[in-house]
Amino acid sequence: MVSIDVWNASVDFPIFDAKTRSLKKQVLGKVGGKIGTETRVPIVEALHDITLSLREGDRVALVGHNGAGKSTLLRLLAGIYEPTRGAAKINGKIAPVFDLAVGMDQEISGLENIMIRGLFLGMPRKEMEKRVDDIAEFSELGDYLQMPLRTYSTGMRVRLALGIVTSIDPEILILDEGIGAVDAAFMAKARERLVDLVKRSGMLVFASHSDDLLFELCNTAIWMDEGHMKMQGTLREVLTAYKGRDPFEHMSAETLKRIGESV
Ligand SMILES: Nc1ncnc2c1ncn2[C@@H]1O[C@H](COP(=O)(O)OP(=O)(O)OP(=O)(O)O)[C@@H](O)[C@H]1O
Repeated sequence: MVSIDVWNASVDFPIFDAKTRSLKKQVLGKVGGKIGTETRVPIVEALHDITLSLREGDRVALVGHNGAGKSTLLRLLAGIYEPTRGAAKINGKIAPVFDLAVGMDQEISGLENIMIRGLFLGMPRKEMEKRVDDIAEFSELGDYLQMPLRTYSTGMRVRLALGIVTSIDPEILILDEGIGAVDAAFMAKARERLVDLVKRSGMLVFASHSDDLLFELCNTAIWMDEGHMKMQGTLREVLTAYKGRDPFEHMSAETLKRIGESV
């Protein structure tokens, strides 16, 4: 069984190369993080006293303003950051997808990238070999798959990366919103694969500013604010509190139908 438990965890970033006063002046009030200046080195308190328990089947959305701590929390849950205070325990293999471009090598071919990226995301080589054709078909890259990645356009890279990411079988899938930022036409095609991917994964934590995508992939949510967990509940409850209105009010009938809600 996969699980993530976090107890009273905080994550601080010491800023070694900043002049305390000017940094504080520039940043305070503009973004969500808090900067402490009691110490000689200024510290950004990106996460403060987080306690959280996630279990198999959980599909959790992270919402909140820029700088609220969503990406830092994702990295804590992925085991990439250790808590500065408190503790975190992760049971299960993590597939972290923070940026579609990360882990892709410019100098090797698309096909080779499929293998390398798949292994990096925790897939056995044999399984990845079986999925190459499916990824090639989805990405519609044809002969380009034999070419080095540096010859691809941005859109072509996204197609390949999305094809790979949606082909894996993750125990714990940690997604940052970059994945929602691909071109709309291709996203429509990728949507179904993304929904299937989430169904296959044991657990999902997804940070995004796109309500539609959140409703399609998640059922519960956490609202992050200035490094704190401000609210935890159903996705609709949390988004209503965060945005000050019911998210369903502004959704098209088509979207509501897709996410399984009636008008
Ligand atoms: N490596 C770092 N070094 C210093 N400060 C950092 C670092 N990473 C994040 N922070 C700070 O921690 C706070 C939380 O940032 P985080 O990236 O987690 O926010 P976010 O909610 O993901 O924002 P966004 O929606 O803009 O992506 C911010 O104040 C940010 O400036």
